Amino acid sequence: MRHTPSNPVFTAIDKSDLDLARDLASRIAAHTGGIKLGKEFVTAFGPDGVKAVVGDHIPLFLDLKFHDIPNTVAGAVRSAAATLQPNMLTIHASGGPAMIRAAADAAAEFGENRPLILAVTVLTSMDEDDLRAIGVDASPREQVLRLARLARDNGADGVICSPLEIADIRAELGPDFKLVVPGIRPAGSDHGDQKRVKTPVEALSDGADYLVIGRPITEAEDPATAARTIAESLS
Ligand SMILES: O=C(O)c1cc(=O)[nH]c(=O)n1[C@@H]1O[C@H](COP(=O)(O)O)[C@@H](O)[C@H]1O
Repeated sequence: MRHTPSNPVFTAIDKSDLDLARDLASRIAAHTGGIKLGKEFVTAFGPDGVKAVVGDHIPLFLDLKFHDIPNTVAGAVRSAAATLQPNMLTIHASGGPAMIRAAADAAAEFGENRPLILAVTVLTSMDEDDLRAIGVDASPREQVLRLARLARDNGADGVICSPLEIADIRAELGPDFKLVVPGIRPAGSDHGDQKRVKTPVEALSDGADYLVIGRPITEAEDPATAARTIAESLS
């Protein structure tokens, strides 16, 4: 695994232009803890594109949100860990106990180079109405806690959750369970499609381990300054 960053921010580079992604990464590298690459980028450019952006040293959060039968997810985790050595990768907690366990066991095969397995709970773009629309009769808070418990009980290292659920999960699942938090918006910035948001300082003081921040950095007029300003606000 790449080194563990001291800056808690992973910048999400959600781009389908390789040169732009590479340029952004080199401009912000000194001011971000790591880089998150996900479906948009990896589908376009594959593992070689990922390597072109993060090189050997930038901590990598590989966000492909695996959700499939256990055997397929275990294979995907092995392929990702062997090919790209990410610090962390994502699965959907709603894939269920056997799928979460299969992902955790596959990651464990990589010993000290294993990626952290983070389970996505309820997407930060979803609210209670969205949950109801997919047949879940619970508040986002209740559903996130249920899925976080399920993730912990089946060997995941932590969860992705919105800033509004950090304190509850931390209180219930203890200090070692990793909380990785998107839906972060510096004061005054555009919320876009995110519905459950807090500022970087609020999220860290509530107990987040890592923050995932995309557009407030990547769409800023000067991404390096935006990343540096956020990092300074947290130090
Ligand atoms: O897994 C994620 O990282 C994730 C989970 C979630 O519930 N909500 C969420 O926004 N994300 C990711 O976090 C990033 C947020 O980007 P911005 O909204 O641009 O800051 C995107 O790359 C999303 O894919």
